[in-house]
Parts: sequence; C-alpha cells; structure tokens
Amino acid sequence: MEIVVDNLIQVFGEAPNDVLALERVSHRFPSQRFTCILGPSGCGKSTLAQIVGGIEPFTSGTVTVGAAGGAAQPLGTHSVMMWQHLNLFPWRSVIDNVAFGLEVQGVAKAERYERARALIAMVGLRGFEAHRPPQLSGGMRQRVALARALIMERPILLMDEPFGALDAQTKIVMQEELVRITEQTNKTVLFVTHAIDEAILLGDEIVVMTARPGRIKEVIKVDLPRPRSQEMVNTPEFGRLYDRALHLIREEVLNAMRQQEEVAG
Ligand SMILES: Nc1ncnc2c1ncn2[C@@H]1O[C@H](COP(=O)(O)OP(=O)(O)OP(=O)(O)O)[C@@H](O)[C@H]1O
Repeated sequence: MEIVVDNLIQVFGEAPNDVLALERVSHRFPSQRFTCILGPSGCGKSTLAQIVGGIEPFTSGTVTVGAAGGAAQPLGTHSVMMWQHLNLFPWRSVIDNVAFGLEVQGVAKAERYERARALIAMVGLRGFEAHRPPQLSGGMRQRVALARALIMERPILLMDEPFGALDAQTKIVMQEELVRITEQTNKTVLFVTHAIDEAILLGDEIVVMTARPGRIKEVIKVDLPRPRSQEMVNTPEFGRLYDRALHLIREEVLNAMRQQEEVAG
C-alpha cells in the first residue's frame, strides 16, 4: 500500500520555544517495498514514522495512505508500529502476547490461537507458545513482538529502530528473518535506523534525511540482489552505497554540530 507524504511540516511546542522537526518533507513510499529512513539523531525520523502511523498529529501538509481516490480513512488504519521497546506483557504467555490485538477486537479464543500459532511458527518460535517473555532471549522477544504486529494483518509495517538493543549476531539473524517475512506477507515497510549498513542490507531504497529541521536530502536506490546476506558487506556495490550514505550523513552531522555551536554562542 503506497504512502504519499506531501509538504509535511511538523512543529512541536509553542513560540518562542517551538521546535521545527520536519520541514516540507515530500516522498512517495512505494507499495510492498522496504524503505529505510536514515538520518542523524534528532532529525525527525521517528516523528515521520509516527505521523504516518497516525500516532502523532501534524502541523501541515498531507499524508495519504492507499490508492488515490479511495475512501479516506484515518492514518493508522492500515499500519502497525513496532518499536525498540517492545512493551510485551511479561505475565502473559507468548501466544497471549501475540494474540493480544485480536483479543481486543473480540475475536474468539479458538480463532485467535489458530492465527497466533501460525505466526509464532512463521517467526521461528514454535514450541515456545506457553513461555513468558522473561524466559526468552532478546532476539526471541523481538520475534514475539514481530508476530504480535503481523497478526493485525495491516499492509503497512512501521518499525522504529526495532533491533537497536540486540547484540550484533542476533541482529543479523533478525534482519534476514524480517526481510523474508515482509516479502512473504507483501508488506510495505518504513524502517527507521541510524545504521548505514542496516539500511543497505534491508532497504529497496534509503531516504536520507538532513539534520534538524528534517528534510529529505537524497533518496538512494539499493539495487543489490535479494536475498541479501552479511557477506555482501564486502562487495564493491555495497561499498559504493555505504560511501554515498556515509558522505551524506557526515555532512549532516557536521551541520548539526555547527548549529549547536552557533546556539551555544
Ligand atoms: N513530543 C515532542 N515534543 C517536543 N519536541 C519533540 C517531540 N517529539 C520529538 N521532538 C523533537 O523533534 C525532533 C525530532 O525528533 P525525533 O525523535 O523524530 O528524531 P529522530 O531522528 O527519530 O532521533 P533519534 O535518532 O535520536 O531517535 C527532536 O529535536 C526532538 O527533540
């Protein structure tokens, strides 16, 4: 499902202490593609994802989800969000965490368990249905959160640094799993990260943002073949993309440092 953001402006707070977080952001996020949003800290990546997810109201501009001309529905209707902080219920079993969204919708237990079991298998946790989150590793908890998001069957998956807290090896496995699952389920994914290698390994395209106020600096198309793996990191194509993204990000980090120095006088 396509997402079109046009002239989006986001201001937080009231003058004179207001913060311009997003300044005229326009982009067409393609349907059933994996788009990474990359940018320096504080540039508005999370804000953009939250606006698309209908979690955060915005100041001006338009955000359209779905085919143009279709019935307008509130933002958030078509998406589900996954954060680094998973907010799993520690006292609930894996299956009851995964099935939570269906329970809220009033879906009968037999059906929600059947759907939850299928997703638990998809994320590689078969046999752990009765475990509780504190009994699981970080990577396994991440899989539970992914299954809990997928059970909502929304076409858009919004992910805000979901693997930020994982160790390097677990992160690699989870990245590969995520790509497999999102391709299998035809999701449109917006994935916020500040890790260049992660953006290249996951994305069909990378939207690079400027330092605050966040604008789109450049869109990098990632034409590496799929399935991708960690071994690609050593290929010239990967290196070329990495250098381009690093150059853009470095410029923005330097800009941000200059701005801070000016403010500090
Ligand atoms: N609710 C809010 N009220 C006031 N300012 C906010 C609010 N949310 C975000 N901001 C400010 O807007 C700017 C963008 O924040 P945002 O969290 O979107 O950036 P980010 O790129 O996701 O950063 P990071 O990579 O550090 O998570 C920051 O300066 C932040 O302090």
